[in-house]
Amino acid sequence: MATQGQVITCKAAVAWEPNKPLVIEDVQVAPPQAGEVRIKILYTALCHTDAYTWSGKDPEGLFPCILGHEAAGVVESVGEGVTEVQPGDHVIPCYQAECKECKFCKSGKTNLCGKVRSATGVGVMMSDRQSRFSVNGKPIYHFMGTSTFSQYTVVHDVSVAKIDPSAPLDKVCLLGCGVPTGLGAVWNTAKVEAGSSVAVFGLGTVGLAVAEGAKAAGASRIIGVDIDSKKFDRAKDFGVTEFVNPKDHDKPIQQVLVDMTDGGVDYSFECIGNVSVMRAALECCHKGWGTSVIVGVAASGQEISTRPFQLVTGRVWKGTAFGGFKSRSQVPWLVEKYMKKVLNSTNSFSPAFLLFAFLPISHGFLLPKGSQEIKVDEYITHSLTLGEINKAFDLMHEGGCLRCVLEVHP
Ligand SMILES: NC(=O)c1ccc[n+]([C@@H]2O[C@H](COP(=O)([O-])OP(=O)(O)OC[C@H]3O[C@@H](n4cnc5c(N)ncnc54)[C@H](O)[C@@H]3O)[C@@H](O)[C@H]2O)c1
Ligand SMILES: N[C@@H](CCC(=O)N[C@@H](CSCO)C(=O)NCC(=O)O)C(=O)O
Ligand SMILES: [Zn+2]
Ligand SMILES: [Zn+2]
Repeated sequence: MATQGQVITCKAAVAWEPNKPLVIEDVQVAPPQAGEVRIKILYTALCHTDAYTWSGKDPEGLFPCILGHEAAGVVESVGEGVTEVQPGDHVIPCYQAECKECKFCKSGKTNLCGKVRSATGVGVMMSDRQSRFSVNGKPIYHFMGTSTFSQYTVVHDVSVAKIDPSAPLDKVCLLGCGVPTGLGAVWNTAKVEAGSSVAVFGLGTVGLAVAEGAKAAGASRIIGVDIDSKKFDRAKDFGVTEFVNPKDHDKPIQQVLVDMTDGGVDYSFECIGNVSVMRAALECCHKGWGTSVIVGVAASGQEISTRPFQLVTGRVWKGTAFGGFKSRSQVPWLVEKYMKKVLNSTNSFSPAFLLFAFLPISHGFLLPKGSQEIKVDEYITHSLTLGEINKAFDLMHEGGCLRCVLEVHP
């Protein structure tokens, strides 16, 4: 490869300061060092967590930085000792690493990994605590260990999922964050059972993926809660069966839901990042067993509260990161599930069917009946180029936008 071992100069969107428009710069990207992978990013989507860090409210936000964490691309080169991927492999960068060796990875209790988190939280690479990005000699911080708003990025090898090369990268880039987070919150974190009642607070991409996951799990009622009633029509396609707009009620929203469900829902999911709504989501759960999962990311300084009596009387409060999915092991499997949907939409019966039917077992866990396929295209409402990234951030704040995918090398 001509670029292997060389510094690559390419375009990237740099966040120089919180809340100031991103600037497309010529960025120098250093070669990967031992245990690192340089990726040519082909498509990246925007997630609300990018906007959150850009806003300056993320205690881990460092500037200048290159944001972005929901993307797909091709390996350009690898550093010494990297064995699991090679140049040309199609990959999804994973902000939640999976080293398979640390105490988190080996616990069998969590998808969090401790191997590189101390570096990714401060915008550098683990080996030398330096950045691989610079603009005219000035270092630019990494973000979430991914920094995908760049034509090339460098990530740790434990943060790369190798995927089926036939998967369309302009679609499966979404499997880097929002969609798996919602599905996994239901399947891995809450473990919703068939017949359950579910409340979803916030009907953006993450909330809709929760609804999709709950439908696949066989939930009997999926109640969508949003302050924007325009969200309701689209949400039906993702499995939401009933809608509540808190603005239409004088009572607290938790009381509205308790009244609707004979004492409360079995499961609730907060997919907004609002601590008052997190409280409501807990308190709308049924006494004795209701479980509430926090998915939304709240700003620095925000804290959750409730009467301890809510927990004493059997409600459970949980949270989820990346939906509890183990990134390197399970992102390729999510891609396969999406590809099954693509195949099925072109062939009424495919021999691949049997293979896919057994994949959940071969991957060590069982999926709810009916969840063999997952939506991805349906979450993509806009497509732009990297150069239009500021417009893409503006779109995020409009009700009609779920995910906007940027073509990084137009
Ligand atoms: N835990 C994780 O691993 C993880 C992963 C991805 C995203 N997130 C977080 O999940 C959250 C949702 O992400 P998204 O991309 O779906 O966001 P989004 O902005 O598209 O969706 C949020 C929805 O909440 C609605 N809303 C806002 N205030 C409300 C209120 N008071 N009551 C009811 N509805 C309200 C909005 O109208 C919108 O439809 C964000 O906080 C994001 O940072 C967390
Ligand atoms: N720096 C932030 C962390 C926010 C946060 O919780 N991030 C989620 C992923 S959001 C993706 O859109 C996460 O995975 N958390 C676990 C981790 O970061 O290790 C803050 O401090 O608020
Ligand atoms: Zn995200
Ligand atoms: Zn680990």
